[in-house]
Amino acid sequence: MSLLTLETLTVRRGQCPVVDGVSFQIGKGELIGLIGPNGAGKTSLMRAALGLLAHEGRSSLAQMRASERAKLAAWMPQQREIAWPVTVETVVALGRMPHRPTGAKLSAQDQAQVDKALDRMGLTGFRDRAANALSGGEQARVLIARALAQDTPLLVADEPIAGLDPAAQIATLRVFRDLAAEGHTVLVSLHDLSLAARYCGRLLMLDKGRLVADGTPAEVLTEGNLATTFHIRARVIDTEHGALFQPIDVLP
Ligand SMILES: Nc1ncnc2c1ncn2[C@@H]1O[C@H](COP(=O)(O)OP(=O)(O)OP(=O)(O)O)[C@@H](O)[C@H]1O
Repeated sequence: MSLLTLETLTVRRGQCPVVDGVSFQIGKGELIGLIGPNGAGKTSLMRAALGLLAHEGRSSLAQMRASERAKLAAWMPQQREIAWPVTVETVVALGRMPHRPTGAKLSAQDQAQVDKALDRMGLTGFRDRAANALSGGEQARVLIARALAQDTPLLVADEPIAGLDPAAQIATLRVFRDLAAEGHTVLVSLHDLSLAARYCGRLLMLDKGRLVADGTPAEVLTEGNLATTFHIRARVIDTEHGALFQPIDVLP
């Protein structure tokens, strides 16, 4: 069953296509990394796929009513500053809004999902802290927890591990991998190609708005693709801990 189908999705900024005729399908239980250099169109692609940005072509999610879409897909945008002086638990509980009538109190099931999300992101001890008084990395984890609490079949996250320390980056990707093993699907944009190679079962590589590779990390992170798209010389080394990605040089 497809959770998201894109057919020749195109986003224009002025006359220029920043997402250019992208088609793919996403099924259940996948952890998919969306990779590409700065400006490749990753954010634009995700926002258009969710119906948050005007586009041509078709996205199965963009066609849905917002209230229905919120039960199917959670979105974690790149901007992650929490401005409101409310508790961490209150922010995470916002993830339950699509599941309950306006103004209704949290049900026991809602509370269980909030608790599980806090636990998964290592935030149980932060539950009563003011969210706006946390560090940038802590706020990012709170917003990931809010998306987890939404408990949707699909989670779309734009650079969720940017600004996290190495332990929190790995812990977050493990949470995403566990979600995929439980049958959820996670589409996540990443700049860390090493972590992308280790944790994602599938990578989508964007270059100047076009989908230039779609496959396993070994199929996508080839010398040729890395040179053409990222303009780097790099090696992917197989180790007992999984694939390690080592950039070596910038190509002229
Ligand atoms: N509001 C905007 N107006 C005009 N052009 C825009 C706008 N937002 C993005 N763009 C352009 O669209 C292109 C794709 O941007 P996008 O943010 O989707 O890339 P990205 O792959 O997510 O980049 P990064 O890795 O730097 O976050 C870029 O060339 C960018 O300059």
